[in-house]
Amino acid sequence: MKSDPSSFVTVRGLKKTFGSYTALSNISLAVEEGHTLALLGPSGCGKTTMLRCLAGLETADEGYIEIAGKVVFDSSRRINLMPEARQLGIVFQSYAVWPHMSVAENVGFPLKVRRTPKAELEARVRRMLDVVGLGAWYDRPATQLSGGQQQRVALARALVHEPRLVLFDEALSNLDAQLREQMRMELSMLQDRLGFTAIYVTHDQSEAFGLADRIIVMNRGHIDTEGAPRDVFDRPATPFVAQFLGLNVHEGEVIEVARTPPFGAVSGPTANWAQVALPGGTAVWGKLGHDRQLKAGSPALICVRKEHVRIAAGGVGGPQAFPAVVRAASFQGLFEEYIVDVAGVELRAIQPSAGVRSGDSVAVGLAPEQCIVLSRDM
Ligand SMILES: Nc1ncnc2c1ncn2[C@@H]1O[C@H](COP(=O)(O)OP(=O)(O)OP(=O)(O)O)[C@@H](O)[C@H]1O
Repeated sequence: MKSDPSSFVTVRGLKKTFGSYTALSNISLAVEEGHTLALLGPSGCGKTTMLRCLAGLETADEGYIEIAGKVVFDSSRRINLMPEARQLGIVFQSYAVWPHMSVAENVGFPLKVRRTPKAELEARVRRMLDVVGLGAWYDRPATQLSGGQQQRVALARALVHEPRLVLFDEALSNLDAQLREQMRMELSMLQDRLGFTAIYVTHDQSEAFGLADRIIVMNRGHIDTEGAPRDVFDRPATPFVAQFLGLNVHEGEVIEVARTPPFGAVSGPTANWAQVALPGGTAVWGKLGHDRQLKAGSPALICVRKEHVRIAAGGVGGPQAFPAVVRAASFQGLFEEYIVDVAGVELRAIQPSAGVRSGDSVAVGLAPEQCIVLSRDM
């Protein structure tokens, strides 16, 4: 089986079962050298299993994995390299920092098992501790470190043998929000500096969007969606992704499909539009997603981001406005979150304060170009 010469990691047809449960079914992916792929998805979708198969900590039932031009797993040829032979670094959520060792011993461990001469080992550990900002902690017991510092030790340990591929398993999830943000920035800078390729497993969409060049969204052991972060974010391609990313998703029936919409919104050369009737009779125009097969009578979903649902007490303007009642309003700091009822359909909205309260009558504006129409049956 030949792989694409431009890809640094190639996975083909990976399958993994646990008894009768299929944790991974026919996964294929490729990552270019120096790039970051995020595997994003809800708990139990198979992200960690995928990472463990890449690392050699789990053996897939079927498939092919190539890393840096070397076949590390091929079920058809019974190739299955041990984790140590795969030349990668792993950073786990739990840090896995050994409490009985000093910071330097923790970081130097991968070099020790590779029998690196002492002087070289020490020099590399010092260099790596400087890189992660822990140079002053060399001799200190690892237990004296805070959670964020321990995660840095884990990172230094994963990078010290200069792996060309680093796997991150929910690596920042245990850190508090501020530290997570900071580490995310530092990771990006570190990657630019050291040039490793990364695969990053997370259930946190902002982490995935913030770190990755490419995103794979997984659902029940399958790849649901793959794309550039901005495309996945701006135009969720499937109902699953739309729901996972927290959009409002409502089911209805297509009334009509049009090449140019009656309200004259800006449309690209290939934009197709559909008007969808929601339960309660509200009819919403939106842009067709990838499925261009929809026609009048097709079951369809209208998907709209919370920040694209505009609400105002007086009127919202725009071509598509509906009367609604505020069901809940909650102050969130930078913005307020609202639940509004549009003829029996509940929509969530976030925006700077609209100055309205629960029970108020409002107008809801849904710009047609910000509403995505997907086939229900994707
Ligand atoms: N060793 C195992 N034995 C049996 N089932 C397993 C084993 N490891 C994982 N599974 C099952 O495989 C599925 C995928 O698990 P996995 O840990 O890969 O999911 P995940 O997407 O990483 O979720 P999380 O974010 O919660 O870790 C789950 O249903 C899990 O229960």
